[in-house]
Amino acid sequence: MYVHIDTVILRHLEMELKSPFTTSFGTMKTRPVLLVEAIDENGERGWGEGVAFSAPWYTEETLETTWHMLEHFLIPLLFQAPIHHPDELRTRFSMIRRNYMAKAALEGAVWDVFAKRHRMSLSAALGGEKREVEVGISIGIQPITNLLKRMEQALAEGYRRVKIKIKPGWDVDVVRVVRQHFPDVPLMVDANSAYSLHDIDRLQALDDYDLLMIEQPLAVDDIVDHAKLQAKLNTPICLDESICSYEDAKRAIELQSCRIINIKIGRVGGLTEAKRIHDLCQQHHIPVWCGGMLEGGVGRAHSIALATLPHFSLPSDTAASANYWDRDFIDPEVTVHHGRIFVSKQSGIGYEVNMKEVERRVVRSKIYKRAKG
Ligand SMILES: O=C(O)CCC(=O)c1ccccc1C(=O)O
Ligand SMILES: [Mg+2]
Repeated sequence: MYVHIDTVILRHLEMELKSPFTTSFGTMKTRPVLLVEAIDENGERGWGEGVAFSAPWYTEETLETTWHMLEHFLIPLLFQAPIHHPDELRTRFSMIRRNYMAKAALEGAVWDVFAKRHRMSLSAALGGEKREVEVGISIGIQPITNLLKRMEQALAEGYRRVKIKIKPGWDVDVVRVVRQHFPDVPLMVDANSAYSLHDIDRLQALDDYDLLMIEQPLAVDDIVDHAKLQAKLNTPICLDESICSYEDAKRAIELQSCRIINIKIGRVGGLTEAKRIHDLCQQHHIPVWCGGMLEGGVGRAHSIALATLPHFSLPSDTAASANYWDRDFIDPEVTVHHGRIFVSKQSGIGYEVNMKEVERRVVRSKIYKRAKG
């Protein structure tokens, strides 16, 4: 069975976050979403989500660059020929350098079409086995009393572990207070590249607080420095921004730059590459977990499906829709029970896109059609 995509519709949505999210880089109040709808010649519809932000702080991509790459390069490449399996897109898109979030957005929509055509859930199409996935919560930088209240609330809602964001000057003291209040909570920190090797004393001081891991302490291209740092830390380093491909993961494992890898579909260019990194980490006994990008419902659904692969062994950063939005644009919304999300058995991503909720947030849209002849 072949999938030939005829039509792609891009929509830029502006989503208001329930509460601002602050990282070492800055504060976000709204989140742009690039929603990708792909329709094949049988009228089957699939959905993908671009996860780039409006500014290039996390990686070099932005919503505007992903739209540009999709319009001028990736959609034309997709229209060129039908596919037998979505894994083929990795090779087809490889002539375009990097631009991983743009590739992942379109590839994700094709995976959804493919799974629906085969009457399979996306999880099953990927080779996933789990029927539920464990989730944690990521809490942004905020005044300490708010942070403690937010943690209390998240733990009462059942989240399995808490991640707090750190930056120089907002690290050891905060972790100490958090540990005093929550001595036994599975806890980790994420620096989003805010440190350098000069800060090694501060980072070593975190070893006293029984953290599950320190996520991305150093710069995105500091794979060698991360290895030097890991050799001097007891706490495992988890890489996020540094890992954009299978090759990056291979190098990080070889150099012992980390002991854990956070996999995000958008950051690595799609589900196929995410699976390859998962398999590599499994072979090397490197634990993996599914990261989050404050996604809307479609991106969240893809992450949930990915996290059903067998080697995802730590809680994902895919909290409930209600953690982010007053109303997500999928039905049903994603809910968390006792720290778990039950995986939909319906075909494709397993959630319906609610067009009314989409339309009220659309700021721009464009239809692309394959030329036939
Ligand atoms: O709840 C989520 O989606 C994860 C939040 C998070 O930590 C994050 C959000 C936006 C960009 C980067 C990161 C990160 O994991 O570094
Ligand atoms: Mg991170």
